[in-house]
Amino acid sequence: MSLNVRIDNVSKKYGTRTVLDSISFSMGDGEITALLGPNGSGKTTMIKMLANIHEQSEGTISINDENIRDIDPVDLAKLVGYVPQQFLFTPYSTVFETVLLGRRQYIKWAVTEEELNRVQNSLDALEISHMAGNYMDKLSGGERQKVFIARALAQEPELFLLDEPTSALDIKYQIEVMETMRRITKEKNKSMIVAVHDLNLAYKYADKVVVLKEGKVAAYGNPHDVLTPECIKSVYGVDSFIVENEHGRFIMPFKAN
Ligand SMILES: Nc1ncnc2c1ncn2[C@@H]1O[C@H](COP(=O)(O)OP(=O)(O)OP(=O)(O)O)[C@@H](O)[C@H]1O
Repeated sequence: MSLNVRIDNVSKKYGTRTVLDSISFSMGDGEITALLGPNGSGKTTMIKMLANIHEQSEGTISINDENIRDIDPVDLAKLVGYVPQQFLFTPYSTVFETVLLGRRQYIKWAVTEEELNRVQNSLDALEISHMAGNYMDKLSGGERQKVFIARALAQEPELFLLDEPTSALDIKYQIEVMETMRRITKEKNKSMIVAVHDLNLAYKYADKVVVLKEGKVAAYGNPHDVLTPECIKSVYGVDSFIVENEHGRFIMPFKAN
């Protein structure tokens, strides 16, 4: 399925305070867009509007030319797989049940063999099948994060919305999760919008970056063109330099005296 996501002049106010101001960007099939920006710059707010959890105050968000506000919730659940920054879960449900429920809160008929396979494949992709029967409240923060990524995978959506999906993961799993998500996005022609703090993850895995500063788009485009020391200085107020070697291109931030 072909997917086109458009964010046109979207603003969001909480009360009288504007936290996002005239945001516009778009993305197509197989694209990974990283949302970057300092704490409080509006990344989670943007993702929640894309997941149709918060309503924008102005502007439109459309998927395949249809306003997401007009898309039936059952259809939207098939289109969008959302991994929140903070997870809500039922403590006495198992990992397997939690991953299965991602889709089944919208679909109320008997579990099919295909659904069970989809759950198992997602658990395998995140290397957590050995914990399928474990209770959610007995997992570590990083293990829970992997369960919720597996849940989004099991939904087989067209668009993944991931809000800081690697924040609780050790460096090995940060790389593995991003590799897995990138592989699935590219192989299956899905799209992904991911909020991250790690500029190097954005550098390595995103096709485009949207850099937010105080609710506005400070920079937008290819990460290699956009994430320059000048941009990082103006958005985060820290100095940085770029290292390039056979493993790739890396941003090294530091605080100048
Ligand atoms: N429900 C809410 N009511 C009022 N203000 C809110 C609400 N949610 C977020 N905000 C404010 O909106 C601004 C943007 O918050 P948001 O969570 O989108 O930022 P963020 O870029 O995701 O931050 P972080 O990197 O710290 O997760 C912040 O100043 C925050 O205090």
